[in-house]
Amino acid sequence: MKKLIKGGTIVTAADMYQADVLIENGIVTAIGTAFDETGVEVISADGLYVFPGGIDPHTHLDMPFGGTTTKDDFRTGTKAAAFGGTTTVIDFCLTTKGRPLKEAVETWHEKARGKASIDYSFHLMISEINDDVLEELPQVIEEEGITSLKVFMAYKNVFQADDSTLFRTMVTAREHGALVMVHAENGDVIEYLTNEALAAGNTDPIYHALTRPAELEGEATGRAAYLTALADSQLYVVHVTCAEAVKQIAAARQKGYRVFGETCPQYLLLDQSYLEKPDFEGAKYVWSPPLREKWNQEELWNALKSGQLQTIGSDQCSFDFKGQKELGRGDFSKIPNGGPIIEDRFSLLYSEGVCKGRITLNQFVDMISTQSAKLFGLFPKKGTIAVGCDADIVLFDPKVERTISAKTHHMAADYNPFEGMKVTGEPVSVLSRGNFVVKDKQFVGSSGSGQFIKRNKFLR
Ligand SMILES: NC(=O)NCCC(=O)O
Ligand SMILES: [Zn+2]
Ligand SMILES: [Zn+2]
Repeated sequence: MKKLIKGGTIVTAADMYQADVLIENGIVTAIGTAFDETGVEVISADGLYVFPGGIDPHTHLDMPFGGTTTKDDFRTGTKAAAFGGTTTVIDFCLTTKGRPLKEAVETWHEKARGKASIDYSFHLMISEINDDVLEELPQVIEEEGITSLKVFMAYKNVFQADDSTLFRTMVTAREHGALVMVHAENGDVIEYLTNEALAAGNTDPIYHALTRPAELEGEATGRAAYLTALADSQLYVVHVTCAEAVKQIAAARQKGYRVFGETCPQYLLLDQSYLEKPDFEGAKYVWSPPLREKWNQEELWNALKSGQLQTIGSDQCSFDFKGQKELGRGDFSKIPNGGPIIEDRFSLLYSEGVCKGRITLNQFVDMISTQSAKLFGLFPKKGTIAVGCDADIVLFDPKVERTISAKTHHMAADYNPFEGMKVTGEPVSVLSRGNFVVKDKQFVGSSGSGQFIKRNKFLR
């Protein structure tokens, strides 16, 4: 049956206007007014914004990490994402040295299949470059539509790749139309500082931040940018946290390098002092790179506003406080890194960004959806509302107020890092390819209805 979203205000990265949206077979087929409503399901959007569905370019669902596995999997994670206004996630597929890439991709398909209630895609982690990888990689990019490759410059002896691997990934990405993503921190120096701190008996969560100073993020970001230029490739820096890294990205872009950056709500809104909370509560705020001194937040907002940073990812990587974060009691280096953010990414950016006058409504849509669609080969199928697009749509009440809490969130993790924070604005209903996933704040989707999306190559 056709659906008509009627009476709302459509907001895209470029426009804002009152019109109705006609949906047929999961696709937007017309935008206008005075449609014939015979045989059409009419959905009232009076007083609501009609946004393109959020695209979260950075999630870790069902991921083994830090001696445990993330609490949210594709079932709970995508359901929570939908409640929060996100209709597509791009998750990181981990690979194992010496094993075929396709085996890793199949493992990730198995994790998502039958569980995801919204659409999804994968980035592929590159941990080594050898003849086997070079033979397989073009097929993964072209046949699987996995057009972004992730290299970790940190997590020594776990995920970290060396500069040779990074550079050869960049060259391969240029040849085959992929976007290289980096976690930019100097893992070798972090290892040294961590060992020093632990040897001195400094084991509390705050030492996680103190052993990963901003200089090490700035240095790795600059190094990755220079290598990108040398390889004539393209780079996306994930979870940018600080002025040092922003400076490197802005300088690279000024030189005309193809360098892009993402930040996350936690870096815009929380700071290093949270790691000093008593009773080991600081462990809830352990991310890598770490939360920074508060003054960095304004630098990040300014970088978003001025276009030096393009996207907002959640870096969803959730662990319970009880039993998981607690693995690091007595040794901060054993605290699993990450937190539950997938559900609140959209509302936090709207409330703290738009409502507080830091960004415009169009910029909000650009950062939460459109830019990720463009950079990761989903546009114009996703990332906007126009004739021919997937009907991934969020009906958003801009006035309602609510308080974030683990008691009411839909993520599986037992805490919320934004507990008690009041936000303005909330998704009321969310459609994925024309089907309700959330209707009047109730989940009506089904696990397994989300589709794997093959993505286009990076457009230079
Ligand atoms: N960011 C973080 O602390 N956890 C997830 C893994 C990563 O993105 O580095
Ligand atoms: Zn990372
Ligand atoms: Zn991450």
